[in-house]
Amino acid sequence: MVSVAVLGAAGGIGQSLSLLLKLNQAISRLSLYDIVGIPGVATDISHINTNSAVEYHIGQAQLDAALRGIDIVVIPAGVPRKPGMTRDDLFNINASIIRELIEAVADHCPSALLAIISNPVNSTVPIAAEVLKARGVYDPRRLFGVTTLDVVRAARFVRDIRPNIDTSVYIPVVGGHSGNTIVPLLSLAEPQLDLAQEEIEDLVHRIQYGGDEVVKAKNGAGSATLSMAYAAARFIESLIQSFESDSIIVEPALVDLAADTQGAKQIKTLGADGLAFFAVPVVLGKVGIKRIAPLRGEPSLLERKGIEIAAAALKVNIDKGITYVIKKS
Ligand SMILES: NC(=O)C1=CN([C@@H]2O[C@H](COP(=O)(O)OP(=O)(O)OC[C@H]3O[C@@H](n4cnc5c(N)ncnc54)[C@H](O)[C@@H]3O)[C@@H](O)[C@H]2O)C=CC1
Ligand SMILES: O=C([O-])CC(=O)C(=O)O
Repeated sequence: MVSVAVLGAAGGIGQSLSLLLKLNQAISRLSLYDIVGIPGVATDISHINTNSAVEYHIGQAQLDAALRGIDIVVIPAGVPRKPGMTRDDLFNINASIIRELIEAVADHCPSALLAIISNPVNSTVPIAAEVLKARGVYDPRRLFGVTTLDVVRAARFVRDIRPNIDTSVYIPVVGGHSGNTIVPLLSLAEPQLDLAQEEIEDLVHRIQYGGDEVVKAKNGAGSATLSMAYAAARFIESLIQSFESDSIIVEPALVDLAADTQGAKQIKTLGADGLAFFAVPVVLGKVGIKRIAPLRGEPSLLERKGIEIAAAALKVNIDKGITYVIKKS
């Protein structure tokens, strides 16, 4: 039985994600934390007749109680985009939120698995790593930036143009989680796709800017929450399964490549050399990342070019996150 904490549980993603996690019978303790609004959300969810006991904690003074004894911490705390903003525009507010929350994780549940949803993921994950390093409790195998939504979108968008493709189609997406740092590898889809060049270009663009589609449609009321909650619940379910079974469970995530230096070699030779973090499919195990899953085949020329472009932009985002923590300490 597993204990999960959601930090930012009263928000758009947090509420839907908490509901989906309440339906997961493998979870025995669901700890919901926010700085506002959490008593109502948690009390409501707690009436659902599934295994987990729901508890709530409000405000920084209760963060220790929210985290003590927790196996998996998932963080959707922070502000979302409005039309016209990039994810990087969220940096100033969300960087300090992530820093504060990860400091508490380091103090109260340092061996928990950590799944970070808050944007800009390309920077918040390096921030988390630096904070954990500064407190002497960093294990790169336990830290994940949640990029599942990119893979979920890729699989759905391809079906929008090829309705007969099975829902289990898998399209690897590597790089980061913003605009051109998102690199879908359509040429490595399983099963293989038969797409015209124009369809490939349109699909790549749609997957890269899927988040903007939602931001525009919500017209000032935020960004993706329901599809993100679905994606995060799937990711947490995979983490839980990896605790409990020996079968091979693969999920994409933005990870520290130091988690598997051997496995990172293939990724680096594709144009990601010099990068500490990259979104890749990873094999999950009992302590988090077991290894980086090798890509099954060579990406196309266009995709290799995409990886190079992504790497340059991602490096700027990573360095910004690292510098933020170093400057503050
Ligand atoms: N990784 C991904 O694929 C995606 C990431 N996101 C990101 O997720 C984040 C959350 O989005 P929404 O749920 O739509 O936002 P929201 O504004 O609806 O909810 C955010 C929640 O965080 C809480 N919060 C703020 N400061 C906090 C703190 N110090 N400690 C704990 N909780 C705190 C707020 O009270 C609020 O309940 C945003 O940064 C958004 O950009 C959104 C969609 C996809
Ligand atoms: O677009 C945003 O700001 C939220 C997000 O990360 C996504 O939907 O992929």
